[in-house]
Amino acid sequence: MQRIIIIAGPSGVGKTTVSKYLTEKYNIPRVVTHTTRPMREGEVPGKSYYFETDESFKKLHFFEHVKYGEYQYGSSKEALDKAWTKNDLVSLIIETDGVKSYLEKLGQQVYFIYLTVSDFSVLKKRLLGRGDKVSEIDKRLNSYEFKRDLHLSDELAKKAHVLNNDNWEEVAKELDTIVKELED
Ligand SMILES: Nc1ncnc2c1ncn2[C@@H]1O[C@H](COP(=O)(O)OP(=O)(O)OP(=O)(O)O)[C@@H](O)[C@H]1O
Ligand SMILES: Nc1nc2c(ncn2[C@@H]2O[C@H](COP(=O)(O)O)[C@@H](O)[C@H]2O)c(=O)[nH]1
Repeated sequence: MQRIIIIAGPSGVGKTTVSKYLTEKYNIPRVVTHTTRPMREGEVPGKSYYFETDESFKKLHFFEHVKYGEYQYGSSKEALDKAWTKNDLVSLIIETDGVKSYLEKLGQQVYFIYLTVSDFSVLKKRLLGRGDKVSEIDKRLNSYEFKRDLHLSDELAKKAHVLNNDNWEEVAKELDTIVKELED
């Protein structure tokens, strides 16, 4: 069965780190999504995101799309199908409203991982350590979407596999178990 590991959680919690691990260790491709936000240092167009203008974003046909802070983000069924041509198991990083759309449309094909940390103050430190601009971090941490994604709604909590990413080595072990279960 074709399946999708959806990774959500607040900014800086480690979603991209998880997705990279799955790609590098298990050849699980990530579904590339579209955004109008500026590229960060180290990001690669077409790999990290498809970077769009407001005009080009409007012309795309999305499976789901959202506004997060001041920018637009969206994912397409075409990108999902493209990733599924590479592997029956793929990953996708989205915020929690997008998770609801995928759960409604793809049901049992979705394995939903929600990442969290015990102390939210580490998130700012991680974003600073990643090299994000301080002004961008402050905008992000004050956004409605960031605050919302610090916790799961009751509805999503029923569907989530919650991983605590205080310690990367422990998360990596949990991911190994999850992949084994999904690939069997
Ligand atoms: N367990 C961990 N301990 C310490 N640092 C970590 C851990 N996991 C990830 N990091 C680091 O934290 C930073 C943020 O991680 P990452 O980019 O994966 O977060 P994200 O959830 O994808 O954030 P965003 O939503 O803002 O893109 C990176 O520099 C990453 O290397
Ligand atoms: N619903 C969707 N959310 C998306 C998509 N692509 C990314 N995201 C989420 O947006 C925020 C901000 O991302 P960042 O790269 O600027 O830190 C984050 O929670 C992503 O998971 C998408 O296509 N749909």
